[in-house]
Amino acid sequence: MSQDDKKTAAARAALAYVEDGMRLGIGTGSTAEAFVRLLAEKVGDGINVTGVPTSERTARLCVELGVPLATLDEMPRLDLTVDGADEIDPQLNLTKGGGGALLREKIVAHASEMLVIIADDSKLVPALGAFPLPIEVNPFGLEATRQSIVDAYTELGQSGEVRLRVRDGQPFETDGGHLILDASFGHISDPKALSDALHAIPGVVEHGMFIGMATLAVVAGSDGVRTLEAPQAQNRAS
Ligand SMILES: O=C[C@H](O)[C@H](O)[C@H](O)COP(=O)(O)O
Repeated sequence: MSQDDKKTAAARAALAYVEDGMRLGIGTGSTAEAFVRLLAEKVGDGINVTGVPTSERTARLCVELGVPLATLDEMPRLDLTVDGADEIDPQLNLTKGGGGALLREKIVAHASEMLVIIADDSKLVPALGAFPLPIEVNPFGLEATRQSIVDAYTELGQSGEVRLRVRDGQPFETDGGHLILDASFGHISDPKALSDALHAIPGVVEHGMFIGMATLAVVAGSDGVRTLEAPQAQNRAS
């Protein structure tokens, strides 16, 4: 089974959580796009849902495929968000932001009663950190913020590097007009401590660790689709 087939299998399995009348957060990335395509088929079959997209890219695909959309301001509480991830640890803590959408993804997930993550099994890891952590930052004082991030890791006993994300020779700009710093420091031993340290840096807008936010992960491998449950999911709207 190809990786794309696994993504589609996970996306298809997650459709089971979508019910008529739901207010849906809709994630970003290749796996989330597989979900949008399947969701659009259900909309075509008559299911009534309204989506809040987590990126301009996802919004464009939804519009193209006829998935009804609202803004988060119009619909500030959501029943369910379905999104992808770059890493999933055994507690269902996540690394997200490989596509640069982490801030809107986190805002939408936080407004959702349930967060269902869809992924192929290559995303399962024993601990977060092999994938560089995307950190969304304000452009002002970029170098000062970069150095503060290095200091935060150093104080936690980790060494590595922080690089500005570049696309087509230009700094990558998020939908919110921010920049992304990718932090490569290896396995994160204490995600909560790192999260607190990063949030204490004024230039950091948000980071891509989603700690205790996922309700379920629907993970596809060659042997089929598994549903993993979070020990306890927090930080969600009710
Ligand atoms: O910013 C992007 C998101 O966090 C994606 O959900 C994440 O990077 C996973 O993307 P993909 O499904 O393409 O691997």
